[in-house]
Amino acid sequence: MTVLEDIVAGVREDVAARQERVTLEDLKERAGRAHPAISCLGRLKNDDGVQVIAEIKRASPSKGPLAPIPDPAALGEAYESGGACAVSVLTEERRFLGSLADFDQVRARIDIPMLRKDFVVTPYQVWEARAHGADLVLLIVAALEQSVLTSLVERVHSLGMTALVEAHDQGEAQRAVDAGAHIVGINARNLHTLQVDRRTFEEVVRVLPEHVAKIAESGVRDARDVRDYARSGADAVLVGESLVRSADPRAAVAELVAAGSHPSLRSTRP
Ligand SMILES: O=C(O)c1ccccc1NCC(=O)[C@H](O)[C@H](O)COP(=O)(O)O
Repeated sequence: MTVLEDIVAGVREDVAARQERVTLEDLKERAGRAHPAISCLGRLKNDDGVQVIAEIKRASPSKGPLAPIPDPAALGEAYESGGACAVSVLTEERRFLGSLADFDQVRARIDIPMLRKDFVVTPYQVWEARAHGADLVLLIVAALEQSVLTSLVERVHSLGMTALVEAHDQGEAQRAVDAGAHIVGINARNLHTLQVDRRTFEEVVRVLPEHVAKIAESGVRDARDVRDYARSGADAVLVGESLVRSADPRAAVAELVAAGSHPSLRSTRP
């Protein structure tokens, strides 16, 4: 069993347990009362430079525990005040030690778009995302058959949210576009070895059409990595580990935002 298959198997069990407690009808009713989703494409792809999606991530399969994050809302506020374009909250419980309760705490305290970062494989999880006030939902191509991916993208968009569809190679990126994605994340972390290779972005981005927002995911350590991704055509970067490990996450985000909007990049971005 691959790491991804193992994670998804656990997620399916956890979803089944939640469905026992909260029915789909309950979720739909709660989604109807939620604040409408914020439109995200223009916020992520614009002439202001490379945007930063800042992630709340306690642990990961590749690194184990990263940071205890006792107050996710305070971290979300630090990201927002540092200039993040959006906040990603990992809600997977077993390997990333996240939760929808984390998501709720952050949602209550920030106004910028929020990404539900999980291993979404069922429409129930999409409704959950909306019921909890998500604006963006991650869908991982490698975890989904094409017909399921397409129907989940449609479900996300029909609820007013935006799908961030994640690819690891050119074939998956093409599948993301075929499924109707307007925002594609290119993840530099190989799901088999869990190693990060930042060159993945420049290889995969070539197959994406101009209108698609291109997000570079994983392994962003500092301003230099942001500048490199900018030169390769990234519209945004998604950053977890380096921010949650930082002693001053607000300043760390601000530094990445400044790097992404530096005037010297304007002439070099494709
Ligand atoms: O982070 C992992 O180890 C991981 C393992 C298996 C599947 C997904 C994984 N991470 C999810 C992510 O996409 C990252 O959290 C995100 O891109 C941020 O990465 P980083 O800045 O390197 O923490």
